[in-house]
Amino acid sequence: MVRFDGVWFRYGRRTDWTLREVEASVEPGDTVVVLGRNGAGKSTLLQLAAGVLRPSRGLIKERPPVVGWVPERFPADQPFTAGDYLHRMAALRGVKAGDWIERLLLTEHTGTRLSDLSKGTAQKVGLAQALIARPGLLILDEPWEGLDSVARTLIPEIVAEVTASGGMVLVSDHRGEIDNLPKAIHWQVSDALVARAPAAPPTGEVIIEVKVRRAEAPQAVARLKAEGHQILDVRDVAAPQPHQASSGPGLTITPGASSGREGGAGS
Ligand SMILES: Nc1ncnc2c1ncn2[C@@H]1O[C@H](COP(=O)(O)OP(=O)(O)OP(=O)(O)O)[C@@H](O)[C@H]1O
Repeated sequence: MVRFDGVWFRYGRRTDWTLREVEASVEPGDTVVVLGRNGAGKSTLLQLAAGVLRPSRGLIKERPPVVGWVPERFPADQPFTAGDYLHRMAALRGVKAGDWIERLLLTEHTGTRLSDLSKGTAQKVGLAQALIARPGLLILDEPWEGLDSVARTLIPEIVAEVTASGGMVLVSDHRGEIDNLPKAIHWQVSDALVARAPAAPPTGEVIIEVKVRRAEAPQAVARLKAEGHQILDVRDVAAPQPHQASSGPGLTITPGASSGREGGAGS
């Protein structure tokens, strides 16, 4: 388990508290989804759990020995290739990186310098380094940002594997994708306080990603809206991703319906 025992945190001695009186715990096998508007303090809470930040007051207790932390942005300004970096990280932990390099489809990028990787590939390197030694606590800060659709489907799988073996997962999520996981607990960060939020009721809704030609995107969006669907995202697809069926450059539209998250996570 990981326990926040009367945790307070602020970034400077004279600044307002970012988090106050946090009393919360994560049990083995739990997935905790951290919700809150932009700037509410989600990343701060995750970094405290990871041990990257130390509480100004209070303690984080019973943190397991192996913690995997995937920051919102992988720090790619390091003088290694992706392969070098992952093999070194694995060696430090006395394990091999090969399985995760393959599973996250990083094999073709191992010779690329970290600073030359695309944002999504750098995120996958960040994910791989957090997983090479099986973490007792896995911390994912907005893990879907920048990931291609193949890698995005892996996240719920990975979360389920960690929790199935008694590990714990803390994840901040504003796209509602973690709803695919059963039994996720929700924490709401608001006004510097952390409260357990009621589980969102099942909505009976799904998210479908549709790829269209760029020029046809406005019409497609309008048609979907007219049919009563909600547009969650429109993304430029500059080049087809490997392992993805593709008919060339276009836009990916994610039409869905409200997932009942109004007032929920920001960012
Ligand atoms: N290193 C820092 N120094 C000073 N203030 C910071 C620092 N990092 C974050 N903050 C501030 O602390 C508050 C909480 O930030 P945090 O990144 O935890 O929020 P968040 O909920 O994760 O936001 P987002 O959804 O935008 O990522 C914000 O007001 C932010 O500006």
